Amino acid sequence: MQLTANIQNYHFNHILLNAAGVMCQTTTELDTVLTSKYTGSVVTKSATPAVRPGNPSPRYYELNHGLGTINSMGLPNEGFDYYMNYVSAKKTDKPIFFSIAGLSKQENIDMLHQLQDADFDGLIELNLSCPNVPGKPQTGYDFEATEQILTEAFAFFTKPLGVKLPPYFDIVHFDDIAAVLNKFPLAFVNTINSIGNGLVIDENTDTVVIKPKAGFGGIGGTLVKATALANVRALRNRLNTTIKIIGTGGVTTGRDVYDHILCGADLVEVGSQLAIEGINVFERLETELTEILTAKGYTSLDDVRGQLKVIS
Ligand SMILES: C=Cc1c(C(=O)O)[nH]c(=O)[nH]c1=O
Repeated sequence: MQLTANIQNYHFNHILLNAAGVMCQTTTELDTVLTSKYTGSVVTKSATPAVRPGNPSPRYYELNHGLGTINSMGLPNEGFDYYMNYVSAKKTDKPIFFSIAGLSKQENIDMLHQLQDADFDGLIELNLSCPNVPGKPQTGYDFEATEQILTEAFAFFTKPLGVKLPPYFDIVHFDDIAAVLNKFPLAFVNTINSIGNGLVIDENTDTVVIKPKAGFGGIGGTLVKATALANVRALRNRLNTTIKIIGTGGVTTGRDVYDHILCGADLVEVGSQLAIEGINVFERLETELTEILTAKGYTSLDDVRGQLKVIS
């Protein structure tokens, strides 16, 4: 069974990896994902220039019945240099994604300059969609700001660059963000990030379940699958074919991975379910995906990618 993918000249022998933010903050976590037999890559926790402790706890909660998660981590990370040291020293045949999420356009530009000049041969993910930094909007919802930062970035940046987007919920917004992204030689688009600013209540105490922002946090897991598939499909149908798609959101079974591929995803990321189930989730998902492909008579993901049918 051919379960591979390519982004520019980077080859992935498996299509699964973690979603930024899950099992990727420390070198131990990064190695756990990277060395799994069932992952094609690893993405770092989104880095800021300085170390950040993040928001006060409780800041993460798993909903009952596997429905998903809510988080308001607040961008805790070990700082840009920590991840630069990790990716620079790492000896691996798997491509690595380096995620950045500066608190300002200038912070992002400064980190991109450092990445451009660094001896790092991997892919860079510019996170435009963190919903949990109080007072900071999700840049991905500001189309002018998105175009501005990409214009400034591509004035000097020549390494493989992609963006992590928030979910969109309006057809015109799919059109608008795609029109912006198609202006740039992006290597990939990763969609979706968590659905920002959801609210979950503890029914025993009539209280929100996380402390930051009076309980408002990003929603992930099963609850977001329909939105994730829609964003993958909508952007695949609108973006230049040179821009590959990483599908993220709502992946808890092999069927969910298959559905992301049907919608056009080249790679598929696992967030909430990885946090809930642990590293073994990747073997289970690949096993379940292979069973589905075999049952349908497919021998390669290329037979499936983008082949979602509509009702004519
Ligand atoms: C980078 C910060 C993010 C965070 C966070 O650190 O709170 N949570 C998310 O669900 N998505 C993010 O992009």
